[in-house]
Amino acid sequence: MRVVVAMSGGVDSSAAAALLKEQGHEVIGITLRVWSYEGNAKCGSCCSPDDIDDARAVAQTLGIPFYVANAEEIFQDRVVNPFVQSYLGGKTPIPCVACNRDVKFNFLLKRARALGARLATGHYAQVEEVDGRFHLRRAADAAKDQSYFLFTLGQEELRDVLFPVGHLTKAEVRAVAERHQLPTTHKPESMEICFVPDGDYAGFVEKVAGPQPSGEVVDPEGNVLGTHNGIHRFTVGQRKGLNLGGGEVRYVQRLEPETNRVVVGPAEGTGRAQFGLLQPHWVDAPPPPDQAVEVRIRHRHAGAPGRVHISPHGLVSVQLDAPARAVTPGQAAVVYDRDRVLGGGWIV
Ligand SMILES: Nc1ncnc2c1ncn2[C@@H]1O[C@H](COP(=O)(O)OP(=O)(O)OP(=O)(O)O)[C@@H](O)[C@H]1O
Repeated sequence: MRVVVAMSGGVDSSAAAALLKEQGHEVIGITLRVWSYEGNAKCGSCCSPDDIDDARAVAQTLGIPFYVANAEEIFQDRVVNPFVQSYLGGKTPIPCVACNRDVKFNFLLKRARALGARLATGHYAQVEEVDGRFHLRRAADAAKDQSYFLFTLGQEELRDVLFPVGHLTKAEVRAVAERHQLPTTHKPESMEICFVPDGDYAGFVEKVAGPQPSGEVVDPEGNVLGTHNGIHRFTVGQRKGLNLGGGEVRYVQRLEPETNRVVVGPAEGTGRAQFGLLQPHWVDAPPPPDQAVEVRIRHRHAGAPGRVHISPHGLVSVQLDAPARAVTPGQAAVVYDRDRVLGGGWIV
């Protein structure tokens, strides 16, 4: 079969291309140029000029055709702008989900289909066909699992999507790259959001949206405890950077964009057992109300038992068995049945 491999210049998608080639498929490498990097910014996963060169070198080693597609406009529109707006609105965004949904598994998938091909990525996740329906599953390597970032995929996408490294450990992936002598074999992991390689999200927001107004830091009763220099600098559960001097340890409980206030208090106040899900999406069908599920409220969350409730008007909420710490608006809540992703939505 013909397969387009989304090549980031990292080792995972390099190995994905190598595996598909080994299996005898007709492999085409495509790198998306999503962002113009200033100066010598190093970026591990979303394609600085260095990464594009790495992807090209891998394609050359494997002897597969290679193309660079310009996706800067859609990336700006669907990923970067909403990221900034989300921070300004007192939320903590997770742009990789939007990038997967709108850029990789929409923009790029359409191009792959136009070439009569399926689309493969180096994501650590698994797709399984069961009775004609497609299940999205966690990766075999729990430490690398990226299924959380893929909950917006549906049947329409999954039938044409391959995750060739999803059943492997990272060590096995590097061994595949080594076997093919790929130039990316020893490339380090990227940890940060790709368009903010230095991890300074607040600085990025200010660069795009300008300086942000200062406001009050208050306790849950509304008593003013101090001032802050922009709510985009805070997230629920945050303890550091509150500048409140000594005294009891306080955590951000919530952000109030309407009043530009940061509400702080004891850790218990960051916990919630019940929350709404915005733009809910189901990989196949939503879980019935009596089904016990596991809900991950952020990427590095182990998951908490709970249930999904859907009102007669279609409003979706999650009820956890016990309150979870730092339930953060803007992050995704992803619903699992054991290792199967059922779907999810944005925490409100
Ligand atoms: N700029 C890009 N162009 C094409 N595909 C990309 C690009 N960025 C990421 N991808 C695809 O999305 C997958 C997951 O991206 P992520 O940023 O999580 O990279 P990763 O886990 O570090 O993988 P890799 O080692 O391949 O970079 C990549 O394996 C690759 O298939």
